[in-house]
Amino acid sequence: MARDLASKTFWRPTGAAMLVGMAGGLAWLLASGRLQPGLASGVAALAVVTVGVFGLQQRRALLAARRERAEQAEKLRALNLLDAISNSTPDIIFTEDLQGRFTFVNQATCRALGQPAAAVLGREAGAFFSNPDRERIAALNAAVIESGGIVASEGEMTTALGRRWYLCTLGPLREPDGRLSGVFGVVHDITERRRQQEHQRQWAQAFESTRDGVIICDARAHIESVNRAFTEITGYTPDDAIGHTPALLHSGRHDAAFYRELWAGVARSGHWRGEIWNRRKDGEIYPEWLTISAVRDEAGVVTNYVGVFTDITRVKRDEAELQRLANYDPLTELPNRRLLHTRLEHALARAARRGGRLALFYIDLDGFKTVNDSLGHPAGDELLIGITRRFQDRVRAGDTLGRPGGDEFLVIAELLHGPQDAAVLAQDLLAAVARPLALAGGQEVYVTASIGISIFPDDGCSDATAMLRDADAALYRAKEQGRNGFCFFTHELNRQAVAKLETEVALRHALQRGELLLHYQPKVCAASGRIVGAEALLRWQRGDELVPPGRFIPIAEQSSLILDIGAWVIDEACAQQARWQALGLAMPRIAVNVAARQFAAGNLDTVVDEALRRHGVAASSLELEVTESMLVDTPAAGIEMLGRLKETGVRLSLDDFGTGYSSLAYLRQFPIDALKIDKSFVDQIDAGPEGSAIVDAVIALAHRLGLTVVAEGVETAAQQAYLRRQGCDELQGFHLARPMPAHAFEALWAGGEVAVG
Ligand SMILES: Nc1nc2c(ncn2[C@@H]2O[C@H](COP(=O)(O)O[C@H]3[C@@H](O)[C@H](n4cnc5c(=O)[nH]c(N)nc54)O[C@@H]3COP(=O)(O)O)[C@@H](O)[C@H]2O)c(=O)[nH]1
Repeated sequence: MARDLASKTFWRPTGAAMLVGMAGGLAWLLASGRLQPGLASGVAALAVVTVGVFGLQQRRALLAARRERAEQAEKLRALNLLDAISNSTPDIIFTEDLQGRFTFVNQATCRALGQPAAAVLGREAGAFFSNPDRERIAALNAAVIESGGIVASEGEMTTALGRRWYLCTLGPLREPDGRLSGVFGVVHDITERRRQQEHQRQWAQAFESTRDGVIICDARAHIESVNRAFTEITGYTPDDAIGHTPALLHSGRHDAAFYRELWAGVARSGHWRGEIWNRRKDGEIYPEWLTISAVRDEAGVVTNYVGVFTDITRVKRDEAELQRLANYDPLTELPNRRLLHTRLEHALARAARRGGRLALFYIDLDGFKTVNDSLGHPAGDELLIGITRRFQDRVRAGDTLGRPGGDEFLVIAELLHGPQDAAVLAQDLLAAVARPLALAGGQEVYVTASIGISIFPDDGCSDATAMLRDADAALYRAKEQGRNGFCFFTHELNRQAVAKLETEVALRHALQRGELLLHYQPKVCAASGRIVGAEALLRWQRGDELVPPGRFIPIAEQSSLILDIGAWVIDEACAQQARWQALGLAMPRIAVNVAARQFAAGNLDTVVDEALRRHGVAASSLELEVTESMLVDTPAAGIEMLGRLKETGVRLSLDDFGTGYSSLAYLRQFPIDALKIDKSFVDQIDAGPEGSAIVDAVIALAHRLGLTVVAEGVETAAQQAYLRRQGCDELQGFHLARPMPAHAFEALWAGGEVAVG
């Protein structure tokens, strides 16, 4: 350009030079003001000034415009930047005017309001919310406007995104002169954080409030924290425990191998669970149920171990108590039936392994019921405890003494030398029982025992149930043999035991199926030969076989079955009497046999009374035959029952007289009508005067007591003649007539009398 000016008389800046000049500023203006040769210097100067002034103004305007454009561009850039920033944040950012109308919203705001910016701008923020959120927003705005400062608040609000937690920070917007022009807001969604905080709070609460003890250890198993329950259970405070390893609690009850296995389990599967004995701070050892879990980070590296445990002292105690109740007899504290069974099984297995010999003693006290009934249950209990102590003194340490129930005891004993050991111990046990026992009340009681013995392997049974069954069968035999003795099991006993069981089952069905029936045997007036009555004798029609009572009554007598059968007999006898009466057969009386258990049950009078009423027969036409043995054990109770029966009006006779241990002193007190001379005495009549002596005495005694005397089992004419001569009142026996069915009896009855020799 300098070259251009020097070479030309007049220079006009070209468009390009002008732009350059404009860019050059004042330097350009001076450079363009050179004089031109053909013009007065003043004009030239003016022109230069004019041009110069014009150029200056233009230049200023240009500069201002340029600055404004730059500022606009800067503002735009800043706005774009702000826009980009505000839209890239998940935070809600907005501004409002003083009326609460949105003047700016970012995209997060639009998302939260569920509306595009165009629908939001210019509208009041409160319009997008309902109460109480709307009131909260208004209150926040008001607080900012009032305070002119920043207001922050956390709270839950419902937006288009649902019910969420927000941290709202609102502040004032000011004009350059400081005037408040609006409010800006930055709202951060803290829902996730709150959730985590809540989660942590809940965990912390659970950690502290759980009744389980919790220990958190670092990766080296050093305790980092413990909860309150830990302190309550162990007695160690956090200060006592933190920094130590859980070995602090070791009880000494587990060996090193136990702990090695425990940690190996944790390493293997990430956890270990089990029962462990630990020691409290006060030294007490207690059981706990412990779960240890390894906590790993994302890389799988163990960062912590968490131990959670429950003090199971009480559970253990309760368990032990339950075990005791389930396995021990509370009165004697001896093993009960259940535990005895288990012990017997174990003992059998041991004996089988070692080739040893084992004896099972089934002991039943004779006469215990008498003590119980006469002196009361406390006395019975005392007797059982006393006998227990005596047995305990005699049973070896390795053997088992137990009480399966009632007045029964069991002893499981190893026989070191052979079956003879069992006999020695049985005698020892019998002797222990037989000694008089003084009760606290001052009474002295005498009881004996019967013992059944089965021996393994000699008796051939190899399981506990069979061995118990065999010992029971032997016990039954011991009782049959007269009590206060013992009996070994034999295979014959076994066969009988099985048959007995089968019969009992079949007998129950027999009653239900109507297989029982009565036969009748006449009782005849010795003098006239007239039939004066009949004895009803039970029979069981088992298929084709007519089973005599001797084969099933004893079995029925061992259970309550005899009560049902006995009641049926009484009922059927009354029913038959009614049928005969209806036929016009005036049968003076029918006698029925009463079983001991039936007599002892205590309601025989009611059973009789009901049967009489049911069939409308006179009490005097029914006779009950009781035996002496029923009255021996408890004479007082027997006399009382006889009295009640007598009150019903039935006739009573004492059967099998002379065979039992009856006391003649009592005989006077029994309200009976007749005595029956047992067949065994009648049999001896044929043996001459010595043999008939008892028969003579009984007849005389009965008559002195004003009783009718009946001879049973009369099988010969000689017996019949003798008895008649001696003044015996009534006769019964095969010589006169055998027991027969009711219809046969009717035919005999129609004849009026049987042959009297
Ligand atoms: N509790 C109940 N016991 C009953 C009942 N029915 C019978 N019994 C008792 O069963 C035992 C056996 O009775 P059974 O086989 O019927 O024998 C009776 C007669 O048949 C038999 N008897 C009669 N005369 C003679 C004879 O000359 N010779 C001979 N060998 N036996 C004869 O005696 C039995 C009757 O005896 P008893 O009762 O003592 O009068 C027996 O003990 C019955 O008591 C019942 O319903 N309930």
